Amino acid sequence: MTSPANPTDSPVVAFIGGGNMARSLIGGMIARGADPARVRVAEPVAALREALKTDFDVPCFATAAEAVEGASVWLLAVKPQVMRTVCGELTPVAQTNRPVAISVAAGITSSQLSNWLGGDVAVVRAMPNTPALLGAGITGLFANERTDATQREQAATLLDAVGPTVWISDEAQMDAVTAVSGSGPAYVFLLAEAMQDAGVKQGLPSDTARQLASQTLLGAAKMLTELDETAAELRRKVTSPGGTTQAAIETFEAGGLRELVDRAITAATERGRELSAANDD
Ligand SMILES: NC(=O)C1=CN([C@@H]2O[C@H](COP(=O)(O)OP(=O)(O)OC[C@H]3O[C@@H](n4cnc5c(N)ncnc54)[C@H](OP(=O)(O)O)[C@@H]3O)[C@@H](O)[C@H]2O)C=CC1
Ligand SMILES: O=C(O)[C@@H]1CCC=N1
Repeated sequence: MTSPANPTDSPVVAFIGGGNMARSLIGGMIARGADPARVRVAEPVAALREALKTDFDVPCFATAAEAVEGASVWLLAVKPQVMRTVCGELTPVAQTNRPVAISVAAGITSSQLSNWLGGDVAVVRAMPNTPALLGAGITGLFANERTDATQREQAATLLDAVGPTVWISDEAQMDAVTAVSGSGPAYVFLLAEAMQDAGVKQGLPSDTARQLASQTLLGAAKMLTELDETAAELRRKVTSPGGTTQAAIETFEAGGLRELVDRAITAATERGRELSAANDD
């Protein structure tokens, strides 16, 4: 059993932004025993505040300044394009209270975040993914030099509540982490959509196609994570010579699936770099 993300002796966490990713993290934390009173959320959209309050009983505020009151851990979960403005609003309190600022924003670098918060701020970049909502996320973490051991531990404990964490020592690699696992669930959902649609085209009822595709992805993911075999070995065990799987795999290979995935992940990695560059002075 994973320990709660914020037992009573742990810091109060302020989420800045209460959208999709924050919701997944908060839901995962609460499901694993975190104290809702120690999770504060700033979210300008009233309907999202209401939903978070109703679903998780966390205190919600319209402004970041209210949410960070008493919080020594900030989790910045706004879009990269508005991060600079949001940090600017928090600069005075960041310089006074010296929190650790954990950012989940794609692309935005730790030095940009530290500078926007007034300089010399402890920053952890975290790249989780939405399966965090079910405790099945994975998070890449990078800490800047200003982050001390306690703050690193606080960041890891918070994200550990929603799935495993992996520390990255070279910040440049965070764009690749984002491209593989941050965005990755969307690739799997796209595959699920395509498998369902193709199944329906072959005559299956829609509900049946959905159940078959979803449970197949779940079962395959469990084999990948729980068995000591590579993806290639597992694939070979499904593929009988001259059988149905071979017919499908040959079609994927002939269609350039590997090259297409490589191009997609390269594009996502490059987009992370662009998001950072677009916010440089
Ligand atoms: N979605 C995902 O799977 C993942 C997302 N991320 C990262 O998480 C971050 C958030 O993404 P996501 O949750 O999808 O985006 P969302 O748009 O769903 O959530 C961001 C929320 O922040 C709100 N917001 C805007 N300005 C402020 C402010 N000044 N103070 C408080 N809240 C504010 C937005 O309101 P409004 O809509 O009114 O602007 C919005 O509701 C991004 O930086 C993204 O890169 C990282 C990993 C995975
Ligand atoms: O699409 C995005 O930019 C964000 C980052 C990773 C997942 N969603």
